[in-house]
Amino acid sequence: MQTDHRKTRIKGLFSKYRVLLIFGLCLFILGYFWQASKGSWLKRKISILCDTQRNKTNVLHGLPEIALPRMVYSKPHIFKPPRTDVLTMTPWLAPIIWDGTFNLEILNEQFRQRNTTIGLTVFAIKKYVVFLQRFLATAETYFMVGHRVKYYIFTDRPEAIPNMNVKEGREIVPLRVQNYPRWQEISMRRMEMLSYYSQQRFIHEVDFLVCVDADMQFSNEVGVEILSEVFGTIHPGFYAAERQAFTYERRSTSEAYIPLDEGDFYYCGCFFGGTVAEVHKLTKKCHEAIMADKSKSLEAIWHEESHLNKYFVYHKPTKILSPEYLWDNGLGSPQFLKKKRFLTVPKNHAAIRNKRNSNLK
Ligand SMILES: CC(=O)N[C@H]1[C@@H](OP(=O)(O)OP(=O)(O)OC[C@H]2O[C@@H](n3ccc(=O)[nH]c3=O)[C@H](O)[C@@H]2O)O[C@H](CO)[C@H](O)[C@@H]1O
Ligand SMILES: [Mn+2]
Repeated sequence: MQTDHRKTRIKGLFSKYRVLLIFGLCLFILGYFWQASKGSWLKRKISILCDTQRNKTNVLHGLPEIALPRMVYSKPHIFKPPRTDVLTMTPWLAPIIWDGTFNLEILNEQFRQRNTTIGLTVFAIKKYVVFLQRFLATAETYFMVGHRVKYYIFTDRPEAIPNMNVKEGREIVPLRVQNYPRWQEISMRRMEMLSYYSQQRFIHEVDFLVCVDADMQFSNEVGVEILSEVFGTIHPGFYAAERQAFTYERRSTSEAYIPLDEGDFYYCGCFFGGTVAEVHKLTKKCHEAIMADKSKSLEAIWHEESHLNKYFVYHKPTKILSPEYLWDNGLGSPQFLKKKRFLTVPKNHAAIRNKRNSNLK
């Protein structure tokens, strides 16, 4: 009797709360699927991330992915710009690289993760091989420390390249090229050779190219902070000059012609670079312009430097190196210059460029 009574009570309760029970069950099932879908979406996102990283590594040199370490450093502050004494951004939002504006450790991590290889190109034709020893020795100390580097040395005298031991991950690659009687021609023909080798070789071997003069020495860090699609360097003689004072090519008959009301900076011919594709584009365009001038018996006022400046007016660099990256000790040590990273080596122009004078090798 009592059991029957209990059964009817339970039945009653069940029918009373049936709706609630079914509602609860539905909620539970919905919740389960939502959770499951959330989980698999997350998983999918991570695996996409891993896939691209793996593919990228394969495209580069098949080396394993580097795990992210902790990133501990003082955080950037909206109201505390690191430099207020110099321009750090162009109107087209390309950063201008000054000491204090970047954290090399963060950048090193980024570029190491991508296993970046950098090609440093330098021409040492005829007597300019005398500059190689100092150039390479200082590059070993200061240039792209901790990264993979190939020194591409264009020369007509490969036997004169100093026999140096370079650090692990770095390599000296001699490239035999012809010489020309005039130093101006040698300087200009660099554009032709760089464009040719970029397409034939560099594109398969390195990610970025850094193209510099031989009569130079590194005297402080020059690292991955300079790397970008395409970059140029502000000439130390003109950083504060007005447009009209820039020694751009002003003859309208030349391909390098820049009108008085155009241009941003005066860039030096001795330090530019970028991805291999961008350097190929730049050097090809400059070489073609040099040849077009030649066919009209014209030579731009500062040779390939004039053409480079023209190029940068219409193809803006994505990064700009401050005069820290090209300085001449004859210009003193102004307050704004916190580091002198890349210096010209004083030379006796007549002696080093003159074919007949053999004082310097
Ligand atoms: C610091 C700077 O702004 N340098 C530029 C400047 O003069 P520079 O006086 O610096 O020119 P330069 O004599 O260094 O010649 C440019 C470069 O061409 C190579 N070379 C030249 C002659 C030679 O016999 N063998 C040889 O290998 C070498 O790599 C040398 O560094 O103007 C030149 C064009 O007029 C170039 O644009 C330079 O990049
Ligand atoms: Mn030079």
